[in-house]
Amino acid sequence: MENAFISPYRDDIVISWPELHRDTRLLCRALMDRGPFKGIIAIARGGLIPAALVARELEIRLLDTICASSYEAASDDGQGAQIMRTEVKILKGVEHDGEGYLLIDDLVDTGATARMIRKLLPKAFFATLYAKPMGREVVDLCVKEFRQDKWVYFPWDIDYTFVPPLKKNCQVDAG
Ligand SMILES: O=P(O)(O)OC[C@H]1O[C@H](OP(=O)(O)OP(=O)(O)O)[C@H](O)[C@@H]1O
Repeated sequence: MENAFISPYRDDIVISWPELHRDTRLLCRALMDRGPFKGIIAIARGGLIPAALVARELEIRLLDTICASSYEAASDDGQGAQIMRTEVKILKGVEHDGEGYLLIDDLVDTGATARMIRKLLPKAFFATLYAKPMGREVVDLCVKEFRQDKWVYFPWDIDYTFVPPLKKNCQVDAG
C-alpha cells in the first residue's frame, strides 16, 4: 500500500507528577485500614518518592530503605527473546523480618525484586503504586495494574521540551 501511515507510538504509559501524586494518595486511603505501621521501608530507588508521600499522608516518621540493584539478561521462551531481570542484588537490607512495617515500591514488574525482598521481610505489608501480572501476586496492594507489555515511564524518567509547530518544521525541511 502506498503512503501507508505507520504509527510511531509504542504501547507505553507516561505517568505525570500529578498522576503519581493522586495515585499515591489513593494508595494511602487503602492503607489507612491496614495500619498502624511502625515505619516505612522504601525500596530504593523507585520507592523513595512514593514512600515520602505515604509517610506524609499516614504521619509516619520512621523511614528506612532497602537498596536493590537488578541486572538484565536476555531469555528466550520460544516466542522470541525477552529482557528479564534475573539477578537482584541487595546492597543494603534491614535487620528484622518486617513485622509491623510497610514496604513501598513504585512498581512490581517481573516480580524479581519483590520476590527477593519478600524473602527478607516476610512479615511486612507490601504495597506498590503499580503492578504487572508477573509480579502482582507478590505484593499485598497496588493502585493500578498494567499489561505486562506496557512500559511505564515515571515522571523522573521524562522531560518536557519545546517542540516547534509541525508546519514550521516542514517549511524548514523544504528549504
Ligand atoms: O519486578 P521487577 O522486574 O524486579 O522490576 C521492578 C523494580 O524495577 C524498578 O527498579 P529498578 O531496578 O529500575 O531500579 P531503580 O528503582 O533504582 O531505578 C522498580 O522500582 C522496582 O524496584
